[in-house]
Amino acid sequence: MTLAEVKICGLREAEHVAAAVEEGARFLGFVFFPKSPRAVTPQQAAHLVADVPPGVARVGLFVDPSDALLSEVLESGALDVIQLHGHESAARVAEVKALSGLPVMKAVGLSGPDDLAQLVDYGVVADMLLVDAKPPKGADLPGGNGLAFDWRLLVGRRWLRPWMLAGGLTPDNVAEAVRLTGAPVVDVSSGVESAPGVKDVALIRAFVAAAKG
Ligand SMILES: O=C(O)c1ccccc1N[C@@H]1O[C@H](COP(=O)(O)O)[C@@H](O)[C@H]1O
Repeated sequence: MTLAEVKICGLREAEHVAAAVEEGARFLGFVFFPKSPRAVTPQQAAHLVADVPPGVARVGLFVDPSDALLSEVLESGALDVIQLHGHESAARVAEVKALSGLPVMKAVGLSGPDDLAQLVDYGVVADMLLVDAKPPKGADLPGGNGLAFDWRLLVGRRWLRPWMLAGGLTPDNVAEAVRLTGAPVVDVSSGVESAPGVKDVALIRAFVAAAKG
């Protein structure tokens, strides 16, 4: 029985894309945020996804992107889904959907029960929701920090849209996170790295195996 489907985010090397696909990841994430150690150019992403088989969704991660950046990346035709991981309003989510013609997944950072309402609000416009830990004040990145939140916040919750769990997941804790939250999909970046921005094949394989049970 599959516990949860997997998204591996922040891919920059062909061998890591291949390992994720081989293990059965259903979503591959490419970061278009220059401040991230995982950032790729549109050209690099197009090259990386060239051999990705149908059925594996190619997700572009953006943080408060300009229309110009979105258009530049979309031109390569390398994406199936857009992930918005910044302070995008619900109206901006709707705009990005219209501009791209692609499904949009909106990330929401949680640190306590008060943050849950955002999942209801964004559920009206976004096609998918991504539930992450709220980044600490002053953090350089709004995600990809390897930080978990209290998963008990999600127990018994239902959302209007399909959703993914992210934030500090690792091969060691992902099965417990899925058991507790019932997350249908789990998303990992730093938990499958040997150093910031450096993915590790063995960790990717261990993570997917643990998430899929
Ligand atoms: O991975 C990044 O560099 C990144 C940059 C800016 C916004 C989000 C980013 N990653 C996303 O953050 C979460 C959690 O990551 P982690 O597993 O805790 O490292 C995940 O959704 C990534 O897609």
